[in-house]
Parts: sequence; C-alpha cells; structure tokens
Amino acid sequence: MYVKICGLREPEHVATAVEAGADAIGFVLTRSSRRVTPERARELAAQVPEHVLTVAVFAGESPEQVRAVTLASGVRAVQLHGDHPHGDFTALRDLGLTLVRAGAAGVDLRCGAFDEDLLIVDAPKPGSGEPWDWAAVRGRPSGRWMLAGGLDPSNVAAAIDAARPWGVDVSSGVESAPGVKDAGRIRDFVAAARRAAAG
Ligand SMILES: O=C(O)c1ccccc1N[C@@H]1O[C@H](COP(=O)(O)O)[C@@H](O)[C@H]1O
Repeated sequence: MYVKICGLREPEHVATAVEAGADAIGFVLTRSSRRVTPERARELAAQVPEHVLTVAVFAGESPEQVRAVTLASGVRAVQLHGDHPHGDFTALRDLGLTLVRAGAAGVDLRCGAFDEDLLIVDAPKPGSGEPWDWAAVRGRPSGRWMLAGGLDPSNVAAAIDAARPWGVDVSSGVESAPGVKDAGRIRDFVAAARRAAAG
C-alpha cells in the first residue's frame, strides 16, 4: 500500500512522515491554507531521503507557472488537481518528473489516460477532509491509483476495504486543526494503512 502524506509545512512533520514510512510527501503550492512558498518547499524537500517522493501540488495553474514553481521548489513530482487538460501533462513531461493527475470520481479513471504516472481519486472538494462514497469507485480505476478525500487514521482501513486502491493520500485527517499537522496522527495513519494492506 503506497502512502502519501500531503500538505506538510514544518520540518518536524516531514521528519515524522519519513520516519513513519510514508512513500510520498506533498507540498501545496496552490491557493490553500496549507500553501508554502517554493523556497520553503525546497528547504523541506532537501531533508527527504531519495526513496521518498516529494510532490508539488497545483490546481488550475498554467503549465508555465507549474514549471517555474516546480523548478524553484526542487521536488521530484508534480500533482495537478482538477480540470487540467491532457496537454498540460504533455507540456510538463520534459521536466523528467513523476506526473500525478488528481480529480474527483467523475474524471477518466484510467491511470495513464493523460500520460500521467500516478492517479489520485479524490473528493469533489480537494483538501476539505470530507469523506465521500469510496466504495462507488471500487473496481473502476485502473493502474497505480490512490484514494483520497476524508481519510484519517480511524477510517483508512475501511476506505481501503471499500475501494481497494493501490495507495492512499491524506491531508486534513492527519491534522489537529485546519492546516496544522499532528505527528501522532501522521504515525497512526501510516500504521493503519499498512496494517489494512497486510491484513
Ligand atoms: O490540501 C489542500 O489544501 C489542497 C488544495 C488544493 C488542491 C489539493 C489539495 N490537497 C489534496 O487533497 C487531498 C487530501 O484531501 P483531505 O484533506 O485528506 O480530504 C490530497 O490529494 C491532497 O493532495
């Protein structure tokens, strides 16, 4: 089970996620209470070992903006949330980074359909922490896809059972208050996801 922890802003939470065994760590570089500057993302990404993927999250920016901010932040993956056309992914391919497409259950659910490497199937409102009907997508997405939207340490096992994803992605559910990550919840989330996958 691939586990991504998103919306990190503090070095201690990045360290916690790495120590807990996260496979990927996301930094939000779009409009959000979790937004960090490219400079801050670069500092945080520098403390992440190579085996953990660092991801810059965008929603609606042009490929030119995404390219500039991504290069400034020094991450290894780009996540485009929402209605980005296929051409945006094609335009970013030459960066040589992992491309992640993220959208709600109504999008094309075939990972790779937009030339992306990973797919995230999320709630209609990204980053809202609102659970949705995860079982509704069971058996529909193909390839390397992560479930997101309203996951937390207490429900991630049920969500995995309901949707059978390749991975899971969380932001709000590992916070103690909006935008404030909680080390204990990060550890609990990774452990619960791993247990669910093993059992
Ligand atoms: O987290 C945000 O603020 C955000 C803003 C804009 C686009 C995507 C965002 N986060 C993504 O939302 C899901 C996690 O949602 P939840 O908070 O766990 O319900 C994940 O894909 C994040 O990358």
